This record gives sequence, structure tokens and C-alpha cells, in this order.
Amino acid sequence: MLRALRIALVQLAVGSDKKKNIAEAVKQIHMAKQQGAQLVALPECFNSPYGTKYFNDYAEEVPGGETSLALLRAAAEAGVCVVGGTLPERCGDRLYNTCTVWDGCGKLLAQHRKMHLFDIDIPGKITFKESEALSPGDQFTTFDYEGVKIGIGICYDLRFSEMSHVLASKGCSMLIYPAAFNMTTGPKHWELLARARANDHQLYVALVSPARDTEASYVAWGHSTLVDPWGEVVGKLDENSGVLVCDIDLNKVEEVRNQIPIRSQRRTDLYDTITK
Ligand SMILES: NC(=O)CC(=O)C(=O)O
Repeated sequence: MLRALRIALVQLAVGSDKKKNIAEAVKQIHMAKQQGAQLVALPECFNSPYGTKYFNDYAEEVPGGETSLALLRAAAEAGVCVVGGTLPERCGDRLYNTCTVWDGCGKLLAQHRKMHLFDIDIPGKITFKESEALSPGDQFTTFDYEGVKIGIGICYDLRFSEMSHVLASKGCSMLIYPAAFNMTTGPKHWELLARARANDHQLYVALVSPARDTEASYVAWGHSTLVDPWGEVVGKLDENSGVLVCDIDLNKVEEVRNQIPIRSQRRTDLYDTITK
């Protein structure tokens, strides 16, 4: 079993030109491979600006659309696992915010539809209602890559500790969240939530954001981050486009879990935990 994994978190500059967004993602996948990455993760909504008014125009079928095709080819040509950020997925008359995962042969390993839609209202700061355009997913998503079980959540999913609990219960050593927090919630909650989820479940947590574009209608916080099973930040980008390349040490997951054995000390005789 693989005990170490080199991952690259790609903080892409995303604009309104879909083909350019996809081409940049493909370029970054190849560049990450040159830096030794075995797994490359892209941000939420990497082929489209993030906003309910854009989703219908940029939506594609999965796996048939041009974005899926580009990702599967890039994964196969580079021979890396690609966690393909998210794209607006069209399925019948519904749209979803969907992450696709491709193995190093270009096979679709997993598909996660954002489970918790981002509907918030902070007067004078930010109001966003993803449910105006999107439907929620209803499946937990994990996949195995080289003997490592990895769970996927998307952005707002990060706020729900029950969801990460279920993913951890399924045996995950790492959770990857393509995400795009904003200038209100990012500074307050981005790192806090990543560290909380990592510490709660003693696993690695990776958050992958688009780069900040102050001209966009939704301004992303950036700061793609990797946190280890101790809850410590291993690496973090600033707001600009860039790539964070880090080594995941899977021995650390076992080490922390053995040293602080909270997983076997839960008082489930006194409280319920959701594991369905
Ligand atoms: N954009 C999201 O889905 C979530 C977010 O920005 C937040 O929770 O804050």
C-alpha cells in the first residue's frame, strides 16, 4: 500500500471564457505532473464563473461533455489522478454542482454532486441562493486511489460535520473539497473549518479554491490549503493563481489515530452518530 502521496492543489484563475478555463486546467495538470504530483485537484466551478446566472449556460453532461473529455484525456496523458474541481452538470432538466474524479488511465472513478446547497443571506455582505438554479446531490462519495481512500465534498458541504463524519466512517484518510468561499466567509471560516474537520476525524483535508478576481460578480477568497491529521496547516496559497504541491504522509493518519484514540472512545451509548 502506498504510504505517501504527492498532491497538487491548483488555484486556477477562472474567467468567462470556458475553453480558456479548460485549457488552463489541462496545462496545470501537466505541469503538476512534472513536479511529481500523483493526484491533481482543481477548484470549484473551474470551467465557469461562479454564480447562479451562469450555471445553465456553462452546464454539460457528465461524462459526455467537453469538460469531462478534456479532464479524462489530461488524466490519461499525464498518468495522474485528477479530482476535477466542479462544473455545472446537466442531467435531464436538472443542474448540479458536480465533481468528477479520473484515474491515471482516464477512467471516471467517482462523481460527487454538491449535497448542501449554498443558500445564505448576510445583509449588506452577501446573499447567494444556489437552490435557485441547482438541485442537491444525495450520495456520499469516496474513491480509492493507490490504496488510499479519499472522500469528496464541495464547498458548503465543508460546514456539515455530520457529512465528514460519514466519510471518515467509510475509511477515508483524506477529504478533498473543491470550494469557493468569499470575502465575507473566507477570512472567518475557511481555515477554521478545514482544521476542524481534520482534527475531528484525524485525516488530511484539502481545500481548492479559484484564484481571487476582484472584477467577478462573486469574489473568491482563494487560499487553497492543506491541513494534516493534527489539524496543522501544511501549506496554503495566497489569493493569486498558483499551485500548492505537498506530500501526504499516510503514516501520520495512523499515528495520530493511535496516539489519540477518539475513534474508539465515542460514547455512542449516550449519543447517536449518523453513519448510514
Ligand atoms: N460557496 C459555498 O458553497 C460556500 C461558502 O462560500 C461558505 O460556506 O462560506
